[in-house]
Amino acid sequence: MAAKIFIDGEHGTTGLQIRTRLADRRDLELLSIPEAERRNEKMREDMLNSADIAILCLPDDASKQAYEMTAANNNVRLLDASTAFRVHPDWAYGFAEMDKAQKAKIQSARYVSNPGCYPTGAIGLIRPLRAAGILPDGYPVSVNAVSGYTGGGKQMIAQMEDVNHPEHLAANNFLYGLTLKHKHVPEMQTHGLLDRAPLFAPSVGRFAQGMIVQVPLFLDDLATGTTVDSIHAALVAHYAGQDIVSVVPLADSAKLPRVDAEELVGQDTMKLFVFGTPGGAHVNLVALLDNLGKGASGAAVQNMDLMLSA
Ligand SMILES: NC(=O)C1=CN([C@@H]2O[C@H](COP(=O)(O)OP(=O)(O)OC[C@H]3O[C@@H](n4cnc5c(N)ncnc54)[C@H](OP(=O)(O)O)[C@@H]3O)[C@@H](O)[C@H]2O)C=CC1
Ligand SMILES: CC(=O)N[C@@H](CCC(=O)OP(=O)(O)O)C(=O)O
Repeated sequence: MAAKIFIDGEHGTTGLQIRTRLADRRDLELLSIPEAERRNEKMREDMLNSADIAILCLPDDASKQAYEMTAANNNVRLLDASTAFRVHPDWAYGFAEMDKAQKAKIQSARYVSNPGCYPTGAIGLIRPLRAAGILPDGYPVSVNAVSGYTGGGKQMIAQMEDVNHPEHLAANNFLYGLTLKHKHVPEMQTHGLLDRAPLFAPSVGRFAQGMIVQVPLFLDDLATGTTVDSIHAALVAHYAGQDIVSVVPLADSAKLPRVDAEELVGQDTMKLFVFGTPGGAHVNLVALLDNLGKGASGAAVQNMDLMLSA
């Protein structure tokens, strides 16, 4: 029997991209609410409780409401794209490649939290180095990133694209999160296995989709003997045996003059790079992804498939 899937928030940025990815799937029955009724609580509650898996593509408050609406119904499993439950102990974190045990946790979970776009890059770079003992306790980690403007959802898309919008954003590239209290910091710290909160500096560029996340490191302050090669080898070993997260060979990244934030647009994979000169003092770790691919909707479909494979 086809699994019943309801995307709550299906008319938003993330929801629409999930719906597109699922449109040709014959193994699924997509439950749907007309766009005009998207905030109709009764219809949402009915749909949520009719689904095998409800994918929540909503602001945090509405996700929490959907959780309450389904709490008494053990037949429905939730996959939440918001920030609401990403560090909640009852929720499996939906980044299967971050740890060998994670895939099985997602497969069996009733509640799965889809990672944030920036944390997918940051955790993807940091966690393997913490697990391998390369990144020591107390290291002051910085995460610098640029996102396509779809990362800000319908509101930011309108602000960037509509010159008549009352809060039109005319800048081609801007920093934000300047209080250094971005909502992704707890998620990066928890799943990055960091004992200190990272310093996170995000920015947005005038391109719809795409993302670069950078974690620059000082080799002298890492575990004794750490080199560009040993960091690269640790990442390669960590991501062996799967095809979603790839680590670019050092010989290839050494020849690159630049990294294009839009290179993986439309793809649900992530590429990791290790930049540095042998014998040099620094290394720059870089993750490249589509904020709406592995950073949101692509990851949600991967997680839904894992949940269905249980
Ligand atoms: N865009 C991205 O790159 C990423 C987004 N996310 C997360 O995914 C979630 C959705 O984001 P995104 O798709 O960008 O947001 P959008 O604003 O594009 O879409 C959200 C959708 O949810 C609807 N909605 C809002 N409030 C309610 C409510 N109370 N009840 C029912 N529907 C409601 C909106 O309707 P309306 O039009 O009426 O407001 C809209 O259709 C957020 O939690 C976001 O943080 C996660 C990773 C990346
Ligand atoms: C450009 C932009 O505004 N990006 C969003 C994050 C997008 C994302 O990852 O979504 P979650 O909100 O689900 O974590 C922000 O900084 O709040």
